[in-house]
Amino acid sequence: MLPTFYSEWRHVFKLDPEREIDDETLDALCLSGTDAILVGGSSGVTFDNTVDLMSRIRRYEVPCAFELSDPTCGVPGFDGYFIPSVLNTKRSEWLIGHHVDALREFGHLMPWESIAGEAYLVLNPDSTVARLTGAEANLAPNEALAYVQVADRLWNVPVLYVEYSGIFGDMDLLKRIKSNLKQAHLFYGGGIDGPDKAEQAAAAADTIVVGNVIYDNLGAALATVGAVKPAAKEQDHVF
Ligand SMILES: CC(C)=CCC/C(C)=C/CC/C(C)=C/CC/C(C)=C/CC/C(C)=C/CC/C(C)=C/CC/C(C)=C/COP(=O)(O)OP(=O)(O)O
Ligand SMILES: O=P(O)(O)OC[C@@H](O)CO
Ligand SMILES: [Mg+2]
Repeated sequence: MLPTFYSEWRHVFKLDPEREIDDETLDALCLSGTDAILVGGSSGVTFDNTVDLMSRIRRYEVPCAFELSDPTCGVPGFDGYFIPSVLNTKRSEWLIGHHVDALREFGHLMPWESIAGEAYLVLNPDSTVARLTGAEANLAPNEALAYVQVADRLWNVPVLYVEYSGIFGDMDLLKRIKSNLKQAHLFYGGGIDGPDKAEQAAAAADTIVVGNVIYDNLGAALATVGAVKPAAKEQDHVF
């Protein structure tokens, strides 16, 4: 059986271990009604800063998962793990090479029952992740859909992650991607900076990921939860 710890998630906050976050902010995020906290970043993630953040999130009941993008950061204790690969790069180490190297060393230690592969389609050429991986992010819609079909139909990836990190993406394309998917769970992340964009993205994706706005405007970040999860919105009125 493939792990499905994420299958009911509609809304996720992504926290970067490299960035400072105070206790009050973390408290608000963890009690917000979000479905999960996802820990991950494309640079500056270390074993120590990941342990530190995980142990602080672990004080709360909210599920907590880790995007493992560095083989030296295999921190145990998360509810689930994602291992990303970038589809639209010609630098094969980011698609498969680093993974093979890591598994050659750590394959015998893998908690496979709680690990899901994540196929990234990187669509913002100015993002850290695009620069790091050499992603060819300026894709025409038919090229984007071709990558999606390879991932979903040929490779049966569990999760397709449409990544616009830093900017709000093309929602028409996102809808076309969703309607092309046969089996993959669709994550969308990028530029969700308040309830309106959260609602738009959630109309197309299975799960929306809210990242940078947490650090820029906490109130707007928290408002994205209620836009996607009506139960959390009702709670807002109670307190
Ligand atoms: C406990 C446990 C699991 C133990 C197992 C032992 C172990 C350590 C096994 C390693 C297994 C393994 C296969 C590891 C992965 C190896 C690896 C290096 C794979 C490459 C991953 C990859 C494609 C990385 C590129 C970057 C990326 C896609 C990161 C994902 C997260 C992301 C995009 C965050 C956004 O970044 P951010 O910094 O926020 O960006 P902005 O600046 O734009 O905001
Ligand atoms: O930081 P933002 O732009 O919200 O993007 C979220 C996430 O997709 C980043 O990996
Ligand atoms: Mg970020």
